Amino acid sequence: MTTETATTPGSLPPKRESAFVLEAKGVTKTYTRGGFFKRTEEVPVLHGVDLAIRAGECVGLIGRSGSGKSTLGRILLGLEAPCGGDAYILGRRTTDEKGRVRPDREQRRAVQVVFQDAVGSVNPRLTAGDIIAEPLRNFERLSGDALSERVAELLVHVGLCPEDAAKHPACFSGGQLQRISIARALAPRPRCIILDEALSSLDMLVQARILDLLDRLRREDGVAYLFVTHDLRLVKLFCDRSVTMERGRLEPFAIEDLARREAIRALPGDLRELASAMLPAMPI
Ligand SMILES: Nc1ncnc2c1ncn2[C@@H]1O[C@H](COP(=O)(O)OP(=O)(O)OP(=O)(O)O)[C@@H](O)[C@H]1O
Repeated sequence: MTTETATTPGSLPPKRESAFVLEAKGVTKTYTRGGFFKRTEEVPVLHGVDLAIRAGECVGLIGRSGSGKSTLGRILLGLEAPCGGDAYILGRRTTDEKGRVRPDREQRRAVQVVFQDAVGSVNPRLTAGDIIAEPLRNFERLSGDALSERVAELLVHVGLCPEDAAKHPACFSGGQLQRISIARALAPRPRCIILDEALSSLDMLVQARILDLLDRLRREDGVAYLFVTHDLRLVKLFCDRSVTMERGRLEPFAIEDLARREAIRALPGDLRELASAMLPAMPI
């Protein structure tokens, strides 16, 4: 779904601006494994996935390990090409006419990601300040005092202190490093953030603080989220709607149904087990 934006005489032709920040249309993905001395094997991972996320919307993506959630996330980020169908950021395809992933600068800025593995997703040689400053230099062209002030502000936003900017990753706990990754994702003022199990390593108090911050960004700036998680409580607390990934297929999932045991019994196998496992801890 697209809408034309207004233009002034003599300006460039209008860009087609989408109502959706992120969109997957009929996305399929198959990996090829093996080769050399092993027989090659085709592994179908995604089967015709449709998903569209509007500005300010938070969509929960629940599913068993290995169901294809991260693969979909990488395709939506413009890091990987789908084998079939298309992925769109800001209404524009992430791939060129030859099917190669080519997100432009605006698209790369618009969608940021926070992975579960905070330690593996930061460069150990950089300071926390450098890690957060990188997208600010690239996308916001900040430097000098303005850059240091914005880095300090982001550190405070995620519950760390400005002095932490000078420290290296080895000085932080896993949860603190995760907060640095979140600050880095927020830095370029994205339109959508993919949170891939991003809050799992945080204690409940820090989780609440980060959720509060993300919720404020959603309300004030219309930031959207794709919230990939196994934690149904977080989905219930934070998401507008949720979908499940079952062996590479997406289905809508009404989180309110978790309050009804008969609805849980009717869930597909994988999800029924997940819901039952979560249930004792669910505040329903
Ligand atoms: N680059 C790759 N090459 C081959 N197979 C891959 C590749 N990436 C993912 N897969 C396979 O695709 C399937 C889906 O993986 P994916 O990481 O998307 O699942 P997931 O739902 O995110 O799991 P988790 O919750 O454990 O992160 C798995 O069987 C995985 O082994």
